[in-house]
Amino acid sequence: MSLIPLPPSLIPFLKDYLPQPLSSCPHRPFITLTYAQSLDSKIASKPGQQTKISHLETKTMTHYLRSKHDAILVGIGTVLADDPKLNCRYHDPGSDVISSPRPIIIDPHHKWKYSKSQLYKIHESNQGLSPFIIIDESISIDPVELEALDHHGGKFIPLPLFNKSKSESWESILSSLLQLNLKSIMIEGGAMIINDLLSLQHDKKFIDSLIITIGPVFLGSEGVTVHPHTNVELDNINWWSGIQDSILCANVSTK
Ligand SMILES: NC(=O)c1ccc[n+]([C@@H]2O[C@H](COP(=O)([O-])OP(=O)(O)OC[C@H]3O[C@@H](n4cnc5c(N)ncnc54)[C@H](O)[C@@H]3O)[C@@H](O)[C@H]2O)c1
Ligand SMILES: Nc1nc(=O)c(N)c(NC[C@H](O)[C@H](O)[C@H](O)COP(=O)(O)O)[nH]1
Repeated sequence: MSLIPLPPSLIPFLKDYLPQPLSSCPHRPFITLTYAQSLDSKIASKPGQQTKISHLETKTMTHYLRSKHDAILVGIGTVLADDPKLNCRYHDPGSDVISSPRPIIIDPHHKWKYSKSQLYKIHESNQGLSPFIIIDESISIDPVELEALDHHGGKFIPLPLFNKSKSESWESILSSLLQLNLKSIMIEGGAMIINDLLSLQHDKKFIDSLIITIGPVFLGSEGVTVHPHTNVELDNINWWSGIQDSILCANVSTK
């Protein structure tokens, strides 16, 4: 899907929410949590069903945001449902540098076949980087997948994920990504990851910026819902409205 020119007013609107040079926390990268939802807080019409919510205008914003981060992270549920490209198709008119954020997939049980994915083809055609795939350290790696990933310059990152709390596993994931010099990560979902990170805010501050696209549609009761386990307060709130969608930018309060 080709993009359209970024609405100029989005650049100053997003500026204060973009990765800052010095992260608010020295042990993890700067984290932007961003996704698109319906008016009834759904991010897909049913489990495993990729659902178009964003207008091209805000889809272009997503790629602008990808151009400002070192990496894009999604869970295995998103990868199996959407087979996403996870590359950046926004080109800054003022620069001839093409941004290539690193795709990061959290796949603890090693379910994904990278060698059969759209992302594999994207790398083959020089349109994006190969992924870092986070698996549990107890899992043995499929040699075919290992060869495909090595060949493309990607890697498996075995971590202790099983029998760990969500807070512990996220600390381990984010500190290992910082050690790989990924200083800013755009987390795009899916629902489990969004709900977990929002719910953990009272315990551990993992989210620096929250950027939500809201589309004027109800996806109904079978939809995949964003509903953290606890209330989540926001501050530094700003709204932008475009041709069809609205965008909320905020910081997540740890109160
Ligand atoms: N509208 C949007 O912006 C948007 C964005 C992304 C995905 N989606 C939709 O969301 C759905 C997928 O969401 P989902 O909740 O099924 O899956 P998900 O992408 O959130 O992945 C969840 C899986 O990731 C792994 N995981 C996540 N965090 C982990 C942790 N801390 N430790 C260990 N393993 C961890 C687990 O295997 C878990 O089952 C799809 O329908 C997709 O289309 C929508
Ligand atoms: N911003 C946004 N608006 C949407 O309407 C929608 N369905 C997603 N979903 C996010 C999820 O991660 C998608 O699967 C990838 O964003 C696919 O896009 P790419 O192939 O990576 O360009 N994200």
